Amino acid sequence: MLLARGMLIVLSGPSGVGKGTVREAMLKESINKFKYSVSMTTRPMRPGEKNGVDYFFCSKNEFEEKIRQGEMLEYARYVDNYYGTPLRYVQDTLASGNDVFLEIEVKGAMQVRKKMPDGVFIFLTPPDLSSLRSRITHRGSEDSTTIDKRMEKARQEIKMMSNYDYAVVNDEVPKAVKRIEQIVNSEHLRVSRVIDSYRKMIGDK
Ligand SMILES: Nc1nc2c(ncn2[C@@H]2O[C@H](COP(=O)(O)OP(=O)(O)O)[C@@H](O)[C@H]2O)c(=O)[nH]1
Ligand SMILES: Nc1ncnc2c1ncn2[C@@H]1O[C@H](COP(=O)(O)OP(=O)(O)O)[C@@H](O)[C@H]1O
Repeated sequence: MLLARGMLIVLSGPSGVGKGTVREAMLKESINKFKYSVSMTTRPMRPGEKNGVDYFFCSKNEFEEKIRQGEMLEYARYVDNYYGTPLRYVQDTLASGNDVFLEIEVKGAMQVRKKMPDGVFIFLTPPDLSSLRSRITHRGSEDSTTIDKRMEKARQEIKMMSNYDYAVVNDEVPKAVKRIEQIVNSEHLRVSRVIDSYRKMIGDK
């Protein structure tokens, strides 16, 4: 059996574009078995969210302590709160041969890109900005000032798309899921990923 290291998949995109929705659909439906890395955040819990499932919710002090201890793969401040990826889970899961799925904003994704350049970086885009605003508004989790802040942030984030490997339009969730699956499947076949498994067999050092 070929025991390969797992692949890191990073999904970013503006607030409200549908990252959470697409991620959930992928984890449920995909034939690829991803392990979702649960992030840590200082933002308040939304109704229906669960600690340890949607996020690890913590205080600002606790978060800053994790940063000091070097326990975060990356972190960023986003609209007045900290968000970050615990390092240990990502390391252990990749080492056990499973793919890891991160859903994070752009500044964090760029930190990951520096540390783990062989990850696959995917940017999820809205069909246009007005559908983005209506998705955030319909979700109903933010007041109008926060929505304005998130729309401004979205414009800045979309500018960062050029730092990603792939852009996927989330016009309809099942289509976006399919596009991401195609990307992941092709990335698994990159010779640079496969070749290590063959080196021993062919006696190449
Ligand atoms: N850098 C970084 N960003 C994160 C992390 N977890 C979530 N985010 C991003 O933080 C932003 C705000 O997340 P959230 O408050 O849950 O709002 P929502 O994604 O718009 O529903 C989104 O762009 C998330 O993708 C993380 O661990 N690190
Ligand atoms: N393709 C889509 N078409 C229409 N609405 C969508 C689509 N994808 C997601 N949504 C809706 O948009 C809102 C924001 O989605 P969410 O997954 O919370 O976004 P994000 O995690 O990027 O902030 C939710 O109400 C969700 O049901």
